[in-house]
Amino acid sequence: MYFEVGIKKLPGNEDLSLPERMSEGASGFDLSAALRDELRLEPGEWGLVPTGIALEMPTGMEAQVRPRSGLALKHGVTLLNSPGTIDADYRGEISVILHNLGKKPFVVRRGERIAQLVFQQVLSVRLMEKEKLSSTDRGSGGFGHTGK
Ligand SMILES: O=c1ccn([C@H]2C[C@H](O)[C@@H](COP(=O)(O)OP(=O)(O)OP(=O)(O)O)O2)c(=O)[nH]1
Repeated sequence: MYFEVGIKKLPGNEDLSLPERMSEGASGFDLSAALRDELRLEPGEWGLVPTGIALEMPTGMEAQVRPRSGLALKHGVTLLNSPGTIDADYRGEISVILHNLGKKPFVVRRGERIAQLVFQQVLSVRLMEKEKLSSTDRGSGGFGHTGK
């Protein structure tokens, strides 16, 4: 079963390919950098990288921007706010905050695959304020409460 999601290449990005799944079973659609000039990220530095696309998702869906494991392993490059949340009603350009956690400068070039987009269902929730919450075995124990 497929959900339809509208996608628009933003002006000046006709040369870039649309986000693509690199295999039949891949969860993520790879996003390309739509930078005019290359962007150099020094160790520890982060920067906003545009992708040249905007989406039209149906209500009840979100997209997450997630890091690519190859960039993380080879270069220590990840997303600062991973996973970034793309709301169903957002019509602006999808951008990603690349973070260089590596020891060497990392240069991002136009067209380079820098992150991936994963679509998710979002539950409709109405928050109900209560005086007392139901009791459970765990209660308020957390953050390592059950041991190592
Ligand atoms: O990595 C990201 C994260 C967000 N966005 C876009 C889509 C999203 O729908 C919008 C707002 O994101 P978010 O809710 O995370 O940002 P905020 O800091 O809470 O800002 P806002 O007040 O605009 O919601 O920005 C991106 O393009 N990339």
